[in-house]
Amino acid sequence: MTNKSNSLTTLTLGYPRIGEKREVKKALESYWAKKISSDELYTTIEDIEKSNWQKQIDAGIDLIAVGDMSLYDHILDWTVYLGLIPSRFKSFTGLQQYFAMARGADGIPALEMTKWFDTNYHYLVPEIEADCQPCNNFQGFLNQVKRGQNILVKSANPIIISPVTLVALSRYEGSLRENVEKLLPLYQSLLEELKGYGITEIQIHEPILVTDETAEVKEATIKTYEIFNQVGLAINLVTYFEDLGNNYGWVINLPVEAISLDFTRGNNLDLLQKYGFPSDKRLGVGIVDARNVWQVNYAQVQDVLETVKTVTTNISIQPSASLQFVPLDVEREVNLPAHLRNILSFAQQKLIELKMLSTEGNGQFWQEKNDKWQSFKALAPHRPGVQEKVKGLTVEDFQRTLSYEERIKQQIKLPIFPTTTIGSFPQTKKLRRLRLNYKKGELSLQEYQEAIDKEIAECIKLQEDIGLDVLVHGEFERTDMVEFFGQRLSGFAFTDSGWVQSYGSRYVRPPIIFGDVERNEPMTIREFKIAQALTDKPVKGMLTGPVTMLNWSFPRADISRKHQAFQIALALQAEVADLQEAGALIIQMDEPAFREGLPLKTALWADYLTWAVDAFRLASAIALPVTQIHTHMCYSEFGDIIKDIEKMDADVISIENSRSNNRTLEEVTTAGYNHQIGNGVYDIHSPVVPSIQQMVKQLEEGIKNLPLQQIWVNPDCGLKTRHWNEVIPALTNMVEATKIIRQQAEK
Ligand code: MET
Ligand SMILES: [Zn+2]
Repeated sequence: MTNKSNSLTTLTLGYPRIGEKREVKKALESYWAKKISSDELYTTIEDIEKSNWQKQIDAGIDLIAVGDMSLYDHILDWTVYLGLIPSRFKSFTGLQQYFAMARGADGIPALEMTKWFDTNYHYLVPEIEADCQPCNNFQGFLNQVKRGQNILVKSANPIIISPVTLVALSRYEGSLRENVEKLLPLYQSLLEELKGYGITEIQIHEPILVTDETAEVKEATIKTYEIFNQVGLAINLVTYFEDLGNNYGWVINLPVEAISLDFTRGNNLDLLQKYGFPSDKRLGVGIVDARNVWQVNYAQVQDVLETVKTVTTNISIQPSASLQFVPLDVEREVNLPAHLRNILSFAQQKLIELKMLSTEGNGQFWQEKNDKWQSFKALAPHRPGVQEKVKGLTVEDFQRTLSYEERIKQQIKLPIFPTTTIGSFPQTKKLRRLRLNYKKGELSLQEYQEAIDKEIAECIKLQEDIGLDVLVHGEFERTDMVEFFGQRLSGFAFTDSGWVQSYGSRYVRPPIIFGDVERNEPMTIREFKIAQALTDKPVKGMLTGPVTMLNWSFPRADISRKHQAFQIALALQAEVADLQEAGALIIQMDEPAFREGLPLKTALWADYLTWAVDAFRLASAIALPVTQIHTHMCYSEFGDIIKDIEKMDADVISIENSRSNNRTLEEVTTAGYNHQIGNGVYDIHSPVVPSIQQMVKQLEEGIKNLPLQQIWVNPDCGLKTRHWNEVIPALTNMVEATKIIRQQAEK
């Protein structure tokens, strides 16, 4: 499809929905605090929606996504549009119900939250109860479409989350097909309604098709599009985040007008060349990377487009997915060095790139971009020796000198069920103010450090009083576990306003890895020494692992993620060596994002796991046999990757275990994990102080299948989001519970 000016159609799949100044977060928080009305909340949302559309109009986009705004989460929106309300929320109505599902209320737990495919965005998992009667509750969506049509007229391109993807991501009983079929009449009526509005085309988001193929999904999908086709509304079937894999052959023959594929990840280009593409359909070419912050590499993109055109010329140019995964506008990053800023592309810049790619004759535009890449390359990414070091690594670099069985004999002797914490202690208002004052230059470095040291001293004293066995310094000098290290390494950049939504009202500013990573100076030694000097108990050295550093950043695009992880690992290795030198007998390297990095297709897991495990080993293998290496993985399920976790060869791993009711521990033990395990006995995400009995029970359950010598006792994550008046009684109870368990064990 070509439009009047003989250019390719451009299309968007969603725009960032948080507002330029994080207006949605602020409005939500004010609404929850009962400071603004629901009308004011909606006004905020609609203003942002309007300004997002205006930006896309100004950029000249032909088909503009409508329906991407959300108060909290788009999957929750569709759950509510379809009336899929679990019974525990039925006593609520309207917004109260919506937020109860999102955040819980009156002791009623919220819907579970989980990662949206392999992004760092989290959605709320719908629960479709067996006797659930779905019902049409589309008004909110239809109003969005009407507002869109008023402004965008023919360009309005409503986004619909497919029933197949929605059900596949839900918790449900019975078969996928049954559940999808329950929803089809509702969708059908929605499509009829949209047709009546005079909508040109809709986009149906079907990302489930990029995961491992199953007969169930295939069957439900074919059925769904058969029904949708009867409505006679043009459909663009949209997939993203990976290629269609074995689904390609049948998906391209579904009765739809257009199919959108991601050409920035996976092998859709190969599939296209191998199996062709039907001439009666438009191919949506997702070529502008919606998941990373780099400008289009024109030569590369041209290559892809040329290849695509040898198969079909009926194409549209679009981002690879919704732009919600990148920040809004790079122009605001005045504090980034110009040579870096010049080659970054956030949502606003990506719109321009789309337009430029869709028309011919923009040679000068791309020449200028190319020049900027060149001057960046000349200035920034390369640090002498770093890439060479990675290339020169040998097997020994990944290997501790002694086996686990041999080295634990040399490691620190502790009572059975050693008690410890995961690292951070409460980050109080006072502490945040302190950091801000320092950042603004109102405090000297010395004054700042003195204040931090006072916090460390109090924290050590407190842990001794409570009777913990292995202490931590408290991480008071750290804002965030990735940012803190990134700021002390070369190759990481930080934005001022580069927020992206993590979930609901929580946004994060991922660092950007732009060049070779190297440690400039020791990062944690000063605080470790201060803490260790104050106590005879062992203090843990605390680091963030290489895989987590990488997975929570925007990676660079010119070298592999594996090599980036190895570079970070080498930087951490130097820190491990220094901590050891400074007297640390225990070093913890946190990897909460380790599992998150798993590819969407299981066939690709082995590759990721191999280098991710290697990166951890590379960072930690320098540890002497006497040094005990810990790792920490919260909110992870391990069943399917336990063998790989074992290969990380940490001496102790601490896991979440309280929310999953010992399931995580069970998984780990049934798999025969024989190193030590930190049993996360209480949920730090809850303000509730766990009782002694509760934790005794947790521990008793937990040790049924496990030798006592293997178990540590700790909370399930860091305590930085909690208040001191929650932390002190909780840890006191934890230590008491441990004493009881020890007495039982001695009998
Ligand atoms: N050491 C870190 C902390 O205690 C680990 C957090 S894992 C998300 O905060
Ligand atoms: Zn954690």
